[in-house]
Amino acid sequence: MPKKSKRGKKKPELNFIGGDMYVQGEISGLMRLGDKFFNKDTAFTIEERQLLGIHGLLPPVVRSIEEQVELCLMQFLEIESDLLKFSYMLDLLARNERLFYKFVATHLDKCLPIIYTPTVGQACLNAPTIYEQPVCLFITIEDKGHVYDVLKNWPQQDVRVICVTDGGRILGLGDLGAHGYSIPKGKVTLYTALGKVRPQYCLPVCLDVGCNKPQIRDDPLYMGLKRKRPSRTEYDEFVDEFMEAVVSRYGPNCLVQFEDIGNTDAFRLLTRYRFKYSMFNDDIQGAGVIALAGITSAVNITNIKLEDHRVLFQGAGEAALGIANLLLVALKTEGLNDNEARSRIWLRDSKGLVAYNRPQGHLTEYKLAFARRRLPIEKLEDCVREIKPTILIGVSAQYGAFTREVLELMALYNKTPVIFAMSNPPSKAECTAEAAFKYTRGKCIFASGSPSSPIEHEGKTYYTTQVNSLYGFPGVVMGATACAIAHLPPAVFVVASHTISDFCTDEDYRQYRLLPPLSKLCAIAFEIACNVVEYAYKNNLARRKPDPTDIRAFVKHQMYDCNYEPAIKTWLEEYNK
Ligand SMILES: NC(=O)C1=CN([C@@H]2O[C@H](COP(=O)(O)OP(=O)(O)OC[C@H]3O[C@@H](n4cnc5c(N)ncnc54)[C@H](OP(=O)(O)O)[C@@H]3O)[C@@H](O)[C@H]2O)C=CC1
Ligand SMILES: CC(=O)C(=O)O
Ligand SMILES: [Mg+2]
Repeated sequence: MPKKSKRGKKKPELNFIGGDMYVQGEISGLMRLGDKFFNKDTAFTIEERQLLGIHGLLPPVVRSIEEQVELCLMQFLEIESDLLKFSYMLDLLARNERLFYKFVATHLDKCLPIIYTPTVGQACLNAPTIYEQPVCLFITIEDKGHVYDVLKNWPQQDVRVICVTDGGRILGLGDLGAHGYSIPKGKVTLYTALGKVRPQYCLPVCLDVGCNKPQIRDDPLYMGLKRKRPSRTEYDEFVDEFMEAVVSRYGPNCLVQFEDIGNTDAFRLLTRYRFKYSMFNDDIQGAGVIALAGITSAVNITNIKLEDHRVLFQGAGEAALGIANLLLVALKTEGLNDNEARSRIWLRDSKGLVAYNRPQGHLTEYKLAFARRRLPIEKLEDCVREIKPTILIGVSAQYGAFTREVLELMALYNKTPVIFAMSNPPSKAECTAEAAFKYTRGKCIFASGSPSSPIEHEGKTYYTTQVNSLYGFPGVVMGATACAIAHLPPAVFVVASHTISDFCTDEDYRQYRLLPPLSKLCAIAFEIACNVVEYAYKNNLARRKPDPTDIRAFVKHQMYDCNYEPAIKTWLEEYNK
């Protein structure tokens, strides 16, 4: 009986003829071409094609992976619609995994806006028309009691990181239920493309607990469970079962990234799990990492010390509180006490300024920690007039909330106002780059959650920055999985944020760019990973033993290489695992 590998396939028989090795058995040439892990398309050499029995199944040309990447680019650029480009990328990933990652790594600037924000948001809104192949594991609330069995159906056994959503708050688009599955898929793709986590270690999960938006749920094309979200108790029991099943199936070292979960569930789950499991919430903690890096650059550009800035948040949800809490850590590191640090931060939610004695709008414990003792202020314009913020951060998913008046006031009070419109996708951004530069008369430093091009205003070019958690989480995931971190304390996110800041150059600052260019994302992820590993070993949080003597080599050794290997070698190594 041929031995079964971990991938559940039968080990091929090997024969040696005249010193040459070839593979025979039940694995056909077509199967070799049809497996995304092994497939090289036209990069199979003639010798490999003969040895593997696929000679004749490909055109005679033999291409290098670099040539294949350039062909991919030609095909990609031919496609006009972003959504079709998204489908093209999914198809490429399903056909030839290494070529996909090589293409993304080579053309990050073109691929990121497609596989990640903003197109991934469009993909969620059009989920039924683009879903073709399994890209994510769906576990529904009806699987309660059997979650482990569903997890077992995922073909990879050595999963080291899971990105999970329940579709509750997909970007700023709200509750999309099961149609949010492309978000964890997009995030795990970046674990590999940027963080170089091996793709077989990554699992995207959509927990389908229903959807509270009737217009989504009642659409005949809706792909999820046609029911409302469950009670809090039922929800918690289900997610608890999921976390326990993850540990049973993949061990306690498996990292779980929570993504785009609705506000109250997100905070509750983070509080419940943060010291029990290896987990984090990207919308809370990841938003903090990148915004703090952006603020650090703003401090350097404006020459105003951090403690002298006044930061007003439009939005008091996951991202706002994640950023505010990390900012507190930074302010305290500068020597401020807790009260002094909090006094630099103001939050405004859907009911107005977060203040103790306002007549409406329940304050959660998380908001209360930043509530002001003062008369309520409702409108954003009035908050700006009263507070005169130096930095205005939009994380409310309210398109156009930074009105002309708000932006003009920011320019009135500041020599260099700092404007972050972090909400995604662009249809939910607080303002556009055009509006920011126009109404501040070119004075501002501008950043947005989704990419935006440089702006020409009155004959001058103004640069923008994409302030998005994608700068942080791939490196955090690589580092955390490399050393098998037990849990992720706030210091890990401070480490990640500082690492990003260290990549900024004087030239970036001269151009009012708050973050390094996207072309440095892989290098940044590597440094974050090394620094997270170092932190984890120093603080007894790393479970992988023994401690590495050379951390950079330790991380490098675990990184995914998207270049092809000789087919026979890859084949045998995989089957012998
Ligand atoms: N660029 C990046 O890296 C990231 C961007 N984001 C983006 O940030 C946005 C918010 O995400 P998240 O914080 O997780 O969402 P939440 O739902 O947790 O928070 C949204 C917040 O916006 C507030 N809000 C809603 N309407 C208004 C209004 N008219 N005026 C003022 N505040 C309002 C809500 O108020 P109330 O509390 O009263 O309901 C709530 O506090 C999304 O678009 C998301 O895509 C998120 C994470 C990272
Ligand atoms: C960036 C991100 O995670 C979000 O917008 O939700
Ligand atoms: Mg998110």
